Amino acid sequence: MTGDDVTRDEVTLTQLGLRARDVKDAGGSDGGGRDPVITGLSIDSRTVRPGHLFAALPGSAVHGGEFIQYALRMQAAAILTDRKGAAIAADALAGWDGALVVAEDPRAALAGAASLWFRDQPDHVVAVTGTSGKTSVASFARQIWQALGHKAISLGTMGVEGDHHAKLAHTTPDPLTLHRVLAEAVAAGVTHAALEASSHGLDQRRLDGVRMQAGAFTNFSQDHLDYHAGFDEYFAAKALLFNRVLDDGASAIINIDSARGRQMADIAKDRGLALTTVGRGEDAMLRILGQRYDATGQDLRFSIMGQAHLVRLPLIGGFQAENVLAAMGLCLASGDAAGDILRVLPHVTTVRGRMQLTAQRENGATVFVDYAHKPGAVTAALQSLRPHVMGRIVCVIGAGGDRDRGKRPLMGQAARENADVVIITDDNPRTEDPALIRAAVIEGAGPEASEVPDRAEAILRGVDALQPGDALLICGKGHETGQIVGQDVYPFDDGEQASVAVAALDGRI
Ligand SMILES: CC(=O)N[C@H]1[C@@H](OP(=O)(O)OP(=O)(O)OC[C@H]2O[C@@H](n3ccc(=O)[nH]c3=O)[C@H](O)[C@@H]2O)O[C@H](CO)[C@@H](O)[C@@H]1O[C@H](C)C(=O)N[C@@H](C)C(=O)N[C@H](CCC(=O)O)C(=O)O
Ligand SMILES: Nc1ncnc2c1ncn2[C@@H]1O[C@H](COP(=O)(O)OP(=O)(O)OP(=O)(O)O)[C@@H](O)[C@H]1O
Ligand SMILES: N[C@H](CCC[C@H](N)C(=O)O)C(=O)O
Repeated sequence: MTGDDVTRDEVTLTQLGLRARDVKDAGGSDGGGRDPVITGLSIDSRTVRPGHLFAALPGSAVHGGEFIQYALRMQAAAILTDRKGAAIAADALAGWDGALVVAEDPRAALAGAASLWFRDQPDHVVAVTGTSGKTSVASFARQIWQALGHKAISLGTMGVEGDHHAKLAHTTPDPLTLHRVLAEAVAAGVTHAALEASSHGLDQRRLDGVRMQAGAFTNFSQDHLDYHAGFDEYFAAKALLFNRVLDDGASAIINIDSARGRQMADIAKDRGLALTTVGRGEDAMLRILGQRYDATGQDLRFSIMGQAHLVRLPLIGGFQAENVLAAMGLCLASGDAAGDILRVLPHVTTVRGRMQLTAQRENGATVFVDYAHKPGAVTAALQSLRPHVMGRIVCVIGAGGDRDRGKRPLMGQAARENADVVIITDDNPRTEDPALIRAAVIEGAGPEASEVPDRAEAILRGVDALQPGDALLICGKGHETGQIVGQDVYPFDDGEQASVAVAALDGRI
């Protein structure tokens, strides 16, 4: 991850908002006042080139300070780290005549430097956080903007989509990648960007330095407790969007249907942000009044500041109305008129792998692919599918390895409570024993659930079980096109497997 693919004329350390300090006491050389020209930014010693600034960050596995010696060998011009990093590299730094920047919070300093290095950001940037719905809200906001004639991107789990495209390794990329991509989007003419703000990204200050007009909060339930110490810490990370990252005077669009939502609204109010509330209750400014479901979508009645409207949405799932209204709030905050947004709203389309109808059997039964991979999402997905379906719901589900273990039985339980037939299979086992992951899911799913380790076979069994009027929901992998087993990624696409299964069973292949 480097910033060296952008040519910068004579940018010096101070122009990146950084000052070299006399850090003898931190174990470094006397670099006070040095202001070298910086030729690129790097957060990984393996990508350092001569003249780079190397940010040696405290990591979860290792401190980046361990790699300062390699960055110096590659002739880095400056090192940004904290006291611990400088102490770790004290020997390597002794006698070095480059510039050492010791920051209280090097991640924040790096994000600031990245924003100054890459400079350009779209005029209208908004972000969305919450346990579920980030990708959907960001996509809907981008779709609305594009339909209104703006050049727009959404950026998150699906990469960068819209009027500029890029692959991303993270939902919220590190600041160098993020600022680079935003600058590239501007170069492609993009004026509007909707970003997903993951709790890891907020906690690690990956979004700092992005100028944002508005932020949205969708909902809160269990996830990522392998990373955050508990629910409160997880919530506090999400709250950083509103109490730190958003610009002063920005707008906050907050779903207040839950206690956590109301808590977030209070945080936004305390910060002095312009608050728009979303929800089903009387006090919501963007309020869901009623929904009527059928096989292909829903009719949504809602109000904007008390004025009622009716819109047809080709979207499966009651929660998608909440996501659409959150997106609408973001578009209003970025300057579009309600009347214009209302005109284009019926054109929003399903987000890939989110309650997506991917196949249909000859007997009319349907197959949906969804990205529910946490208990709250599994419950929401299954419950919200129910009113669209006449018959039974069959659910194929597993859980990912090397992630929050506590959520596995809860996901199984959510499937047992909300589906009629449950088939437990593998998701992305990663480096864990898949049998143990399935056992944990089965703990919650109960003895009636069947276990089919091979995901393709599980999908085939699910499709085979479908009678007229039934629906199959394949949970967990959504848009993903690979299955991670150990360190390897095998091609795998739930939608494709479903189509193959339908074709095989209905005698078309
Ligand atoms: C737990 C976590 O978020 N870790 C992220 C973090 O890594 P880290 O700082 O802990 O890395 P580390 O391995 O301890 O290394 C410390 C430092 O040494 C550097 N290093 C390391 C090796 C070397 O040879 N040279 C070197 O300079 C590293 O670049 C790093 O700066 O910073 C790295 C650089 O930005 C990320 O790649 C890495 O993401 C890991 C791979 C990850 O899996 N993250 C996931 C959990 C994540 O961020 N997910 C969220 C949420 C998704 C969702 O909502 O579902 C996301 O936004 O994607
Ligand atoms: N508003 C919502 N309320 C409850 N569940 C939702 C909501 N929106 C989406 N979901 C569920 O969460 C799944 C993931 O949706 P989406 O990708 O939009 O969320 P996300 O926050 O980006 O997820 P992740 O952090 O896992 O990438 C969906 O497939 C659906 O099952
Ligand atoms: N961004 C999420 C995606 C999970 C997707 C699911 N298929 C799994 O592997 O658990 C994570 O990395 O935790």
